[in-house]
Amino acid sequence: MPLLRGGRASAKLQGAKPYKFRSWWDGFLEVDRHLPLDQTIARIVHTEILSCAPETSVRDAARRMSMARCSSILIVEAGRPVGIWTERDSLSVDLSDPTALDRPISAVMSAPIKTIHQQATIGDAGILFRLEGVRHLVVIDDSGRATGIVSQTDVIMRHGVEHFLMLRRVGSALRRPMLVLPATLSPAQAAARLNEARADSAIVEGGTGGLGIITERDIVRLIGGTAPPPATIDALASRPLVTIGCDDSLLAARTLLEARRIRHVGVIAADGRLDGVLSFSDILATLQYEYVHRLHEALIERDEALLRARHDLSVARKVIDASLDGVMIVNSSFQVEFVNPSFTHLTGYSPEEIIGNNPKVLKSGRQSESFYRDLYDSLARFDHWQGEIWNRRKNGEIFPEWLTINVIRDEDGDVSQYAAIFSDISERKRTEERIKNLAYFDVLTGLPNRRLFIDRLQLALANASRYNHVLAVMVLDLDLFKRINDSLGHGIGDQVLVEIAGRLSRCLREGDSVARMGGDEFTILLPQIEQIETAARLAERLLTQIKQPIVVNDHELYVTASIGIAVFPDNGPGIEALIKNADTAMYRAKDIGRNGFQLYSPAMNARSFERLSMESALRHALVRNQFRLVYQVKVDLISGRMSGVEALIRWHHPESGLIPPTEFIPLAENMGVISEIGEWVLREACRQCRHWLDLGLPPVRIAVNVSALQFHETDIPDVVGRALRDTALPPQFLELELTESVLMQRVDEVAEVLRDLRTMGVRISIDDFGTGYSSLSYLKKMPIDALKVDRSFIHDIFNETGSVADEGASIVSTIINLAHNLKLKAIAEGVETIAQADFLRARGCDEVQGFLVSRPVSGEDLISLFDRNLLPAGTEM
Ligand SMILES: Nc1nc2c(ncn2[C@@H]2O[C@H](COP(=O)(O)O[C@H]3[C@@H](O)[C@H](n4cnc5c(=O)[nH]c(N)nc54)O[C@@H]3COP(=O)(O)O)[C@@H](O)[C@H]2O)c(=O)[nH]1
Repeated sequence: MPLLRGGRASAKLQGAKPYKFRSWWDGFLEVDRHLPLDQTIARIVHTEILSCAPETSVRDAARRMSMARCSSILIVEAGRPVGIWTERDSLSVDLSDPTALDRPISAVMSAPIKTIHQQATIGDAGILFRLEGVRHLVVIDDSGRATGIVSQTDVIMRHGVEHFLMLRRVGSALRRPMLVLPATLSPAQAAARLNEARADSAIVEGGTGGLGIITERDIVRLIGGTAPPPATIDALASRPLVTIGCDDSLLAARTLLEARRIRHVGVIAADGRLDGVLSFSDILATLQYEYVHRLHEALIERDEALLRARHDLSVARKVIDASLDGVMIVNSSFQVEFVNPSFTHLTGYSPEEIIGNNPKVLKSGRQSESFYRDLYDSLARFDHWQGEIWNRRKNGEIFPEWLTINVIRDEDGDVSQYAAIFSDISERKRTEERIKNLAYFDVLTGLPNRRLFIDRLQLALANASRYNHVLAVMVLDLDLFKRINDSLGHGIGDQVLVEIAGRLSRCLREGDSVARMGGDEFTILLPQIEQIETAARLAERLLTQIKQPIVVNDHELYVTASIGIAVFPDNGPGIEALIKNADTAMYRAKDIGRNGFQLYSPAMNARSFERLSMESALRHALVRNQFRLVYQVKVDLISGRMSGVEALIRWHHPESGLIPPTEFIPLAENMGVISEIGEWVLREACRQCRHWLDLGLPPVRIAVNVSALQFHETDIPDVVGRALRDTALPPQFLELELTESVLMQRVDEVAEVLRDLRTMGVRISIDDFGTGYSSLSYLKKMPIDALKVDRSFIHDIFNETGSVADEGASIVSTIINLAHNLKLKAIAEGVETIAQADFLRARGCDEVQGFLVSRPVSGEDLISLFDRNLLPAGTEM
């Protein structure tokens, strides 16, 4: 059995095409010559081993090698390789000693032999060849048995050397001087010369058939032969000598050697002389450097790749360790193999507690069997599952997580692990819940908002029309709530709204609902009532509850509300109509005095229409020049003379006639046009006052009302400054009347604005004093000049029988004293009777204003009131 037969390369070469320099390439390409270094040597190993027992004679061993055309024989004892004998060793045999050939091969073999495990890589074999300085390695299995042989030739020649061989000339590979032996030498002499020169071949010259060649293999054949050895090597030499050109490529030489199945070829120089002998081992030696270099590079590459892989692994590990997501690796037997620190943080389980356990300890019990069935089904079909799942922490707490599971498969496609990555989404869930709440609930009061109310109303309407129920919708609006906001600030206003919301909720039956529609407006749904009176009774109850005092931050507040009620089916077929009609009824309740409720009647629509058309007309009133000012005098209670005038606006509507400010000022505030109107009033009043001065009338101060909204939304000192400049009115003739509510918001800012106005020379008085929620400490801070006692207090000085009402009288006295204590003037407004004027004078009030002296009149009519005693006869001067 040939030692080198049976490998893939050899098998292909058996069918190689006849030698032709240009055609070998095709066949050559079919050979799997280029094997990567990390492939196992199994790809190139020769499994058919030529072997013999240790006692085999040298002659027999050589004969078997010769027959098998094999360069070595393995000596095996009890199945284990113990040594090797090669062609090179044959040169050491003393051919002149007839007993030398009968010695046991174990006496001349090389031992111990170098082995390599069959799982080693081609790269490993390459390293071993270099380290051990051998050309053959015996391949062994786990039990140490020889399973094949691998030669250095196999490794090098299958390692993609073609490109290199093609570029090298044959001449460059000639390493040793050629050994030339005369044909007359005996074989023993020739063997000795070969051994001495460490040559594996020699040229034989001077013989009968021209130049010939003998090689180590001829010596082996001689040893193993049965015929007596020839007298000279002339008969032993192979002829004719196969040759190749010195300038041919090594690749061509290799192809030639393989095609002829020879291992030596003569090299012919350019001048036709024989230049040397090129052997297969010369080609190998040439490749040696290249091979070692490549091997070195490959090893460096492998080390770098290993380093890179280690680095990548360590980076991946760092990323996993630092990840905020929990990571858990579970093996195919459902045992936890790995968890990262976030896993421990999120679940409470340390690696020691969870590794080796089944991950079902995390189960919350919230998920159904079908949920898990779907999950495993997805893993089986798509190697992946992602979704939301409830799990349990070690402390028993259940939490929602966003979980991704990926199946990890091995090279054979079997499931090796499951990688689970999850994050705690409790916060996200809470946010979602909050968003849902924001969408359907009012943030301040926690009541349903408009959207939820509409949803509920829609549902209730569907039920009511299906089962012929009567349904009621109420719209509830707090009366004068703006005053609380304006005077005490929005913080207190908010607390009032929360309290009202609670009171409303507590009044309702189960199934009824209350919603906050925005601002101070609430709606109530009674989805099923027996009769309209039920809604009316509830409205009364609500009003009673609302008007109970509310204590907020030491303030005792009294709030009332107006309620409108519309019922289905009488007052509207659907949502829009019902709410609109309840709204109209609510406005009606306000119009007729507030703190009450109204059931909707179609006649109310006319009123609602009126409101709309008034809004539209008000928008155009200024440009259409429909506003006028009237003036009401203030009188000094000591002299009886005019001490000032107050400018009051009137709207001359082309169709509706004169509209009082109580009707359109709140509307203008709501519509956002109050500042424009206010500026017009200011300029017109200044213009009028300047006109009186120009007429030579005694100088008089003119007071202008500034609404709280106008004060806060415009730069009042700037507006006033421009008005004074444009009309050339000296500032000391202007007074601004502000309500208490102005003083109660943004106190420091307001005080600064007032100081600016005072610095300009403008006077400030507080209008309607006593109706708001002024705090004395604030009042002290404010640069003001006068307090105007609200006319409701003046009205209450006397009772219906004309005698002094203790409470009313003392309130007025207190306000007058307060003003004087703060070094302010006290002015009484709404004075209608001589008794009131006398009372006020007796209490030290400085000035009065009211119908007793004069109703508001036009600027022209006012001229007649200048420079005379205006107090009617009968008042005690
Ligand atoms: N922001 C602005 N507000 C203004 C302006 N003009 C008026 N107003 C405010 O409108 C409210 C009602 O004003 P009006 O209908 O003009 O009534 C004033 C007087 O006519 C009325 N008055 C005067 N004397 C008597 C009386 O003896 N009895 C009685 N029943 N009413 C009387 O009082 C009103 C003046 O009040 P006041 O301003 O508080 O001094 C009113 O609040 C006006 O402030 C404006 O241009 N801008």
